[in-house]
Amino acid sequence: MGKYACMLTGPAGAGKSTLAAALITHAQASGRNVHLFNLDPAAERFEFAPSIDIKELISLEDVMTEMELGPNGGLVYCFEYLMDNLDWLSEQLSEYNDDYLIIDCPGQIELYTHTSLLSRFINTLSTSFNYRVMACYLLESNFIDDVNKYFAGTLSAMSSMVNLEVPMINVLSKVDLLKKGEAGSSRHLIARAGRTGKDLERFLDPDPTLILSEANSHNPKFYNLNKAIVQLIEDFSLINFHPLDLTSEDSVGDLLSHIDNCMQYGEDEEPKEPKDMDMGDFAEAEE
Ligand SMILES: Nc1nc2c(ncn2[C@@H]2O[C@H](COP(=O)(O)OP(=O)(O)OP(=O)(O)O)[C@@H](O)[C@H]2O)c(=O)[nH]1
Ligand SMILES: [Mg+2]
Repeated sequence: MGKYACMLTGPAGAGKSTLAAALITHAQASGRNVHLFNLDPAAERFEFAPSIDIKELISLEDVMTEMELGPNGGLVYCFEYLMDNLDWLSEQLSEYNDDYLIIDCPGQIELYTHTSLLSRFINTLSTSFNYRVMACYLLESNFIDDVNKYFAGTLSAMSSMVNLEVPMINVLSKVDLLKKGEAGSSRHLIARAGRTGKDLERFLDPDPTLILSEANSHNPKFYNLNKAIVQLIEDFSLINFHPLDLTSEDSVGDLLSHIDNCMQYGEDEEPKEPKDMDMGDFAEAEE
């Protein structure tokens, strides 16, 4: 079996740690060996005890106290320290050679958009440790509440895709809140586009004309900017969102299948040779 790593990325509070626990529960229920790697040096509590934890190497709290750094400078220090201590990483990873890692990342958006820290880490995982790596970029469902937030969220997702240089699935998290109508003042972007919550799917793979007309009615002064952003979203045809409803086991399973496909999970498994099958298998096949 190959080695697989799924990075859970996205802004603070997007639901990365909650999703990590849901994916692991789901995978373990189907008998898979999936482990949590906590890459957030500030994480405080876990639903699942991580198998690998950056806090055993360095914690943000200690760095901030000892180095007198703020939270962002401290995080940069922690990642640089990790990259200077690859022996530690190697030792930790060696215990899970044939396993599938879910890597829960910190929520500082700078990590994904304008520093090379996470891309260096990913590069090390894939080139030095031979992992197949992909990332999920989570955005909360209230990002489709308002066209300005939608632009900001979509641009941050694009920026991460370009910066991290790995296959990426954009996930719209906390869709259960949309269903309850709690994701902010409303679903007015969907409603004004003549849609209902039921055909949310169409919005997740957005129609540029409708988004542009919505943006122009919000910000008529920025007509050219709106047009340029919508054009960018259209050209970047990879931007669509996978809805995630953690209250539904099917939704978690569906996302896990997408993640598996993205990394071609299982492709390295040896096909079962007829001699490996016992007579019972043949009897079943003949029934
Ligand atoms: N309703 C709802 N709440 C959720 C969902 N996922 C996460 N939450 C809540 O959102 C809050 C933040 O969730 P976390 O999983 O800690 O988010 P995170 O992205 O790991 O946050 P950071 O580690 O701070 O970046 C918590 O209060 C969760 O209970 C979801 O699918 N639906
Ligand atoms: Mg978290």
